[in-house]
Amino acid sequence: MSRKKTSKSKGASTPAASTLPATNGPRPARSGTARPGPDAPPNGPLQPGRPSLGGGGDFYDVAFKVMLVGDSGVGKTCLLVRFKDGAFLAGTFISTVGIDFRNKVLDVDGVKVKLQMWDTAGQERFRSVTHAYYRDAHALLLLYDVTNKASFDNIQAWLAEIHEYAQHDVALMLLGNKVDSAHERVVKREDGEKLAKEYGLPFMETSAKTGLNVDLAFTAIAKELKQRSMKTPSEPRFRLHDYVKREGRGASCCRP
Ligand SMILES: Nc1nc2c(ncn2[C@@H]2O[C@H](COP(=O)(O)OP(=O)(O)OP(=O)(O)O)[C@@H](O)[C@H]2O)c(=O)[nH]1
Ligand SMILES: [Mg+2]
Repeated sequence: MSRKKTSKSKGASTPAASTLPATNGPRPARSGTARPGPDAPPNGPLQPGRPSLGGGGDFYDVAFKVMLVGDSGVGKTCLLVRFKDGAFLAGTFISTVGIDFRNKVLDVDGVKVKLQMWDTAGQERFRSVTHAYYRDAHALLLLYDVTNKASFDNIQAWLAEIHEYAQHDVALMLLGNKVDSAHERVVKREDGEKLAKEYGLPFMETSAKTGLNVDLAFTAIAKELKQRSMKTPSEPRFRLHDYVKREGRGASCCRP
């Protein structure tokens, strides 16, 4: 297996028309993310074992694309920043424009797994931009906000969209974010669990603010994708559902 290098570049696409109902009003745009930069990765699949990006960075063995989707304001960018940089973006909410990406290389059982993580705009007006990226995603993290009922109610519409645009075997996980906001919670954990069970999805509650279950969500996806691409006959099958159930922490526990 060859060693590759990652880029730390960022990219984006132009806004376009939408297909799903908006759940949040217009917001200020995150500057500098509206058009693809010179280092933007191609909108094609990252083939495990093939270099896809130029530039310096960490070595890796296999690479996968992971997309974060869900309504505007549910915390996709914050979750990504928490995972990538270990920080929380508090203060003014700056809505993502089009699409943005970040890379991180994880060590999964001795294998360097590069996750190229696509942070999509939840706003309705960018929806057709993100449609173009679904096809190449190996995994999708579908988020709702436990303090926003509409974002939970929209999960079924998101699943319909995923069904229409993503690969049929895409790895998918449902995340209920912002569980640190206990007083504002309007979506019970059991409701998330019930919906996840209905659709056969692994489920966790997370907090980009405290870091609860954030690393776990990305690590679980990395393990699943690595297993799918490199499984040897002797290796026991990795079960994403079981892993997430076993390792996930409850919202009452505020340790990252
Ligand atoms: N309390 C709390 N606030 C959060 C959490 N995650 C995000 N937020 C806040 O929620 C707001 C929206 O977060 P973003 O990450 O920008 O939301 P987004 O899903 O990327 O939104 P779009 O880019 O418009 O799709 C910001 O004000 C964040 O500070 C969390 O886990 N807990
Ligand atoms: Mg965002």
